[in-house]
Amino acid sequence: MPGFAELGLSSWLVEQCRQLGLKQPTPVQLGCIPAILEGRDCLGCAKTGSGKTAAFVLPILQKLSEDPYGIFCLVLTPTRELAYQIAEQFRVLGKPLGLKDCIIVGGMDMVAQALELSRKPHVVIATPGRLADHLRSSNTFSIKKIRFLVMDEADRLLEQGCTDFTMDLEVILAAVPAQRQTLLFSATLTDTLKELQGLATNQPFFWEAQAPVRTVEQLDQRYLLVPEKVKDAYLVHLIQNFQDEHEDWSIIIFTNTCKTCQILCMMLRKFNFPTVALHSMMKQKERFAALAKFKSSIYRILIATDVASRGLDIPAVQLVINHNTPGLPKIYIHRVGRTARAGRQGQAITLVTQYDIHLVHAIEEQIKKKLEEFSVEEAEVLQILTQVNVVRRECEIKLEAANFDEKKEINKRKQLILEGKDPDLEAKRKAELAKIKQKNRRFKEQVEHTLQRQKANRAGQRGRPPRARPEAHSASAPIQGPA
Ligand SMILES: Nc1ncnc2c1ncn2[C@@H]1O[C@H](COP(=O)(O)OP(=O)(O)OP(=O)(O)O)[C@@H](O)[C@H]1O
Repeated sequence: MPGFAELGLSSWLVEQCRQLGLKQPTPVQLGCIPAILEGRDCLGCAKTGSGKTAAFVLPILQKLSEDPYGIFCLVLTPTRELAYQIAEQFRVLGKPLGLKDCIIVGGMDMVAQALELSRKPHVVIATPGRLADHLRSSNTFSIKKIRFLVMDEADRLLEQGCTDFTMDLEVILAAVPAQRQTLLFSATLTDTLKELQGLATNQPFFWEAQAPVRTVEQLDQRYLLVPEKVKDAYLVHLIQNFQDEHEDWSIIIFTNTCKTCQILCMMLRKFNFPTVALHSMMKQKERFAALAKFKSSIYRILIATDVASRGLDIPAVQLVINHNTPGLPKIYIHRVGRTARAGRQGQAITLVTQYDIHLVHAIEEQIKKKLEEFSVEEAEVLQILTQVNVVRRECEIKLEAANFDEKKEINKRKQLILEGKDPDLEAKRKAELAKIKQKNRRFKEQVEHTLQRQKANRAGQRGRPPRARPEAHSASAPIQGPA
């Protein structure tokens, strides 16, 4: 099997890999590094924890060492924590170069960031919102001459989820040169391939790991069917058992909202589980501190929203619990990918209520694997049920007293003002966008319905004896396009 040197990397980089314990390239590195070194655009799709970051960091560092200048490379990523993690890989692998990097993410001081940008760092690692803000408001730096544009978790950057990056990406893409190398990576690229191909047009090289299952083999994937009302008792039971059975243990629990995340964190602490929360309602400094404490095993449980579902590389995590069944298989793939990374073993348990069974089927269909049932002693869960419910209610009351919902609304408005946007106008814009989306959806349904009717009509006509005089027009209703 070829080593890093055979991929065309310089000896100093091979030595850096060796020092970091990277002995052999992983398949995604084997596939992508030579193509990137050749100067081609690259779309890399490989399972979670398979070393995609080094697959782009290594060839970029090599090219940078041949022609060093700033700003040489721009990396875009959907979350702030991920930006710091990628920067660290650049720093560690690029140490002999004296690499200067700069992290541009929301929630941090904008003036200090502007100053750093003006000092021409070699690599800028950014979340789209904050970088676009800098581009809109400052002319003290330029990304017009970058050689590399990387979009990590590229499908997430392009999708219009709860954080919509579209407008910010437009600003950024207008500011980068057309002549550049574009590198797009994710464990779930394939769904957005068409949109992504438009970004990578320079002899694009598409690399996808061929595997019958889309999650890693070392991951034991289970589901636990629980009635909605007793979910938390099951959660406490699962954690207690895991703690009893393992000496060194580390768990990530995913929840669907910031509020549930906060309440569950308070609740688990009442049961003396060393828990920290990570969600977007926390101040950025608190987010970093929480992650640092979890990474250093001061806290054994990280309870998080999907802000932590992509990219985070914390090797010690042995168990992922989905407190809610993810609505999209893609989210499931990224969440459970926080364990069983780089060849290690791991387990994922998804709590499934009676309302979520169809979601599990969708997940199984996507990952091409059946989840197995996780069995628990129900009698043991029943013993703690009342206590758990009482504690949860206490935590809810405490959180309500702290005006969590109001704070959330105020935070949102503050954030918009900081971004130079008018909160009321933004609300209006969002409502209009939702209307357009709904109209488009209705239009699509109408088209599909009409096509189906036409198909049925044609099939019916084929079965009937020929008419004396064929109809001159279709019987279907005319389609009206969306406004
Ligand atoms: N060649 C290698 N040999 C051994 N370990 C490696 C190698 N390359 C990367 N790793 C390690 O594998 C782990 C996962 O890598 P990385 O975070 O890049 O995964 P990823 O594919 O980007 O995952 P995700 O899709 O979750 O973002 C890291 O701890 C990294 O140091």
